[in-house]
Amino acid sequence: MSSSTDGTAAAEVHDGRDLEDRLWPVEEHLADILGKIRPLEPIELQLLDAQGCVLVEDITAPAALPPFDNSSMDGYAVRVADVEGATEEFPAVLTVVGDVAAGGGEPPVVGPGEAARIMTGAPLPPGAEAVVPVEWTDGGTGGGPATAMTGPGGDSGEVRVHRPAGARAHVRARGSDVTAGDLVLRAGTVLGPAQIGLLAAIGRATVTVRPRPRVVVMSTGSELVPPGERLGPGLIHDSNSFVLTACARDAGALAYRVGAVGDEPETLRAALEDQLVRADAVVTSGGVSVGAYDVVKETLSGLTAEEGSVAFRRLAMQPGKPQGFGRIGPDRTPLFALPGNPVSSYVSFELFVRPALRALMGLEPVDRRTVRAVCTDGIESSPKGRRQYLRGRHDPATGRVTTVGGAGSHLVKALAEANALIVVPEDTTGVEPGAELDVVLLD
Ligand SMILES: Nc1nc2c(c(=O)[nH]1)N[C@H]1C(S)=C(S)[C@@H](COP(=O)(O)OP(=O)(O)OC[C@H]3O[C@@H](n4cnc5c(N)ncnc54)[C@H](O)[C@@H]3O)O[C@H]1N2
Ligand code: MOO
Repeated sequence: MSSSTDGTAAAEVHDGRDLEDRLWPVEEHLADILGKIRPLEPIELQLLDAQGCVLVEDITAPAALPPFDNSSMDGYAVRVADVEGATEEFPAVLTVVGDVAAGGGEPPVVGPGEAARIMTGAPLPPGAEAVVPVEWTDGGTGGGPATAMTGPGGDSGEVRVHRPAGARAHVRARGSDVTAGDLVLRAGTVLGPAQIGLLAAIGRATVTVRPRPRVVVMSTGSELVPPGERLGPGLIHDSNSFVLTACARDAGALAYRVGAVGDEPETLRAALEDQLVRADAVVTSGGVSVGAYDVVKETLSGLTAEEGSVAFRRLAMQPGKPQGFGRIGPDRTPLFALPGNPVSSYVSFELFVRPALRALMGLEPVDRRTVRAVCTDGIESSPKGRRQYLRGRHDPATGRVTTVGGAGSHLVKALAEANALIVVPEDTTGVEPGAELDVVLLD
């Protein structure tokens, strides 16, 4: 395999003679992809299936929240005049007329000189104007201040109240959270846990959202063996299909990993045909450079107009120079043919596939966050004319970044230590320690 710093050939400079051979700027490739991606059609999903998705409808509340006046404390529902001036020494002595439990049936009516035991969340019973917490009473025991309610038998007898309570004290008013007809969530909201909770609270069981894209991930290469199996001579474990599936999930997609496909065009064709029915996007790795067995390029360069089209190009970046993108099959499903070198496929996913998946879901922004950071170490030999994405560790506290590993696109251990990509511009071939650079944050 040739290394990443190849490419000083004349064809790398776009001089107008050979458009196919020019190096595509990273932004141009991304713009081409995003220009061909349409957000997925909205569907109605059960609440928990809609987590992380973008709402496409305005949601109004059909009824008030809370739906009724209710107690915010475990205690006694009382009339204000009955507890006026009450102290521990001179308590208000009230007759307990029953219990009001959350979700309970018909509540007792609280008349003058009476109280009803009430639990947090239970409706304020008729006649009552306030709630005194059980800690402000003797809890019906005839002793000192209570720390908790007694058992079920405490729904009768007497209670001594030690403190007064103003009107509506410890009462959560009907509609104090949401009034009927309120716009509670706007179209465009991303549904996180709190939004899903609100939808459930107002009684919505389903919502209309842009769904998560179903992404089929396929690696290619006859040298690939699944992890867990023994390696023979010249074989390596398939790691790309795992990292890309994990990346797709991380981007919000439902990802299906297809085991490695060999280097035969017929096998790849058959696998793609099989998988297309369940894919909103397909991601392949490997087989896109200029080798004798570059199956993806060979198979997908020659599609008929009916089958779709995939363009293979060389980008002005390192790693990730050879790339394919197109749309295939009856639904013109987007297909990303990423280079096989492990770091190249990962970086390509981050820069091109992740934004596309977010665009399919209607999520914004589509790009990872980029910040300026001081690079503590020097960088030598960044390829001229290509934007280099080096792996780095970024410390948000100091705003500094340090390279991890080198530029080699086979260095998976360093990739696993990185939390950022350090961007060395196309026209820069070396950077002094302490220089400020763009850094793409990966977490
Ligand atoms: N003569 C040239 N050779 C190469 C060029 C070039 O311009 N001229 N470009 C190099 C660059 S840059 C890249 S990137 C790679 C891309 O190659 P392919 O996409 O065809 O990938 P493969 O040849 O299939 O594999 C490359 C490398 O990665 C390993 N690999 C592949 N798949 C997996 C996987 N699923 N898990 C782990 N590792 C994988 C594979 O064994 C190779 O070592 O081409 C350069 N060559
Ligand atoms: O440099 Mo390749 O472009 O290793 O991805």
